Amino acid sequence: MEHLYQFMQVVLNYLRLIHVTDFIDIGIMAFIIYRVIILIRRSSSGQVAKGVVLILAALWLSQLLKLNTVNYFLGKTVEWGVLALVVLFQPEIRKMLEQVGNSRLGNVFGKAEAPDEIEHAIQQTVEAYASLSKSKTGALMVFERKNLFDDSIKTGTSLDCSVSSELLKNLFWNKAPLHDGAVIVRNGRIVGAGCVLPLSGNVNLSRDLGMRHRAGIGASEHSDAVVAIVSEETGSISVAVGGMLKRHLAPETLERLLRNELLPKNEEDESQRFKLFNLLKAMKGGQRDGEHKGE
Ligand SMILES: Nc1ncnc2c1ncn2[C@@H]1O[C@H](COP(=O)(O)OP(=O)(O)OP(=O)(O)O)[C@@H](O)[C@H]1O
Repeated sequence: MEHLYQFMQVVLNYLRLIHVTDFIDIGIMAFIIYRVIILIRRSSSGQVAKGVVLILAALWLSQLLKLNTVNYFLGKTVEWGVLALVVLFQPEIRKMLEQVGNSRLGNVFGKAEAPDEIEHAIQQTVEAYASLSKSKTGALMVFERKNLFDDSIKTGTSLDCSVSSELLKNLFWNKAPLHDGAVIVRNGRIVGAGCVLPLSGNVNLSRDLGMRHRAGIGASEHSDAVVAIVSEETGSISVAVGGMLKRHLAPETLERLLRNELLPKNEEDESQRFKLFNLLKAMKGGQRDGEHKGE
């Protein structure tokens, strides 16, 4: 009993040491670590991050094992490495500082979503796709969700404009300079055009699917994005989600699908969507030829 009392006393003494500034301190550190993780996830700096972790681990180990020369060498590497990292990641650091400057307090820890803008983007996309499908004009659009396509945007032209049917028709017109590649939409706004996407690694895809569809499926395999495609050959509209392709969609079905995927109504809908997604994945596993069936 006395031990318990002493223990409680120690805990209480510690609690008395905690001040409001400690919470602010922890909050700021959590924010910095969060932004660094996001930065690493968005860019291709994962390998560099692994290298840094390895060097730090080696430094700690050399100190533990008293390998003085190795420790000295690694210590100097870390000292100069900090400078090298700042130079190496100058564009990313600049972008992060810009984002911190631009973000509103409420959006700091989450992605700012603009349902009205997304709704508008869906309407305009459906209108454009109906017309592009009729004229058999190829189109490829990526609607980002949690995973960002910053690396793909770097391969094309970065933009910041709202989605309009006329603009999409112009972008995908086969004589327009940006018609090759994908248009990327983030939070209902076009953030890139003429972007190169990762191709699908699925060797069982139907042979009648061209590179546009393979890129669309690839993007959906590598991320949680929703990809809408118009075939240049047939004018057929398709949507890829999680590596699954739904083909031969009518504009109304496209609209319903985009709404379901991009505008989740409430948590119940979310869980339904998750169940449907898992079901589709299970079906995909069961399909022997890997063909992505349409509706
Ligand atoms: N990796 C990629 N990322 C983005 N877009 C791509 C990629 N590869 C190809 N494309 C797009 O696909 C177009 C060429 O594809 P392809 O010639 O196979 O089209 P297609 O025969 O009309 O096929 P589809 O029926 O899939 O439209 C390119 O003009 C380009 O716009």
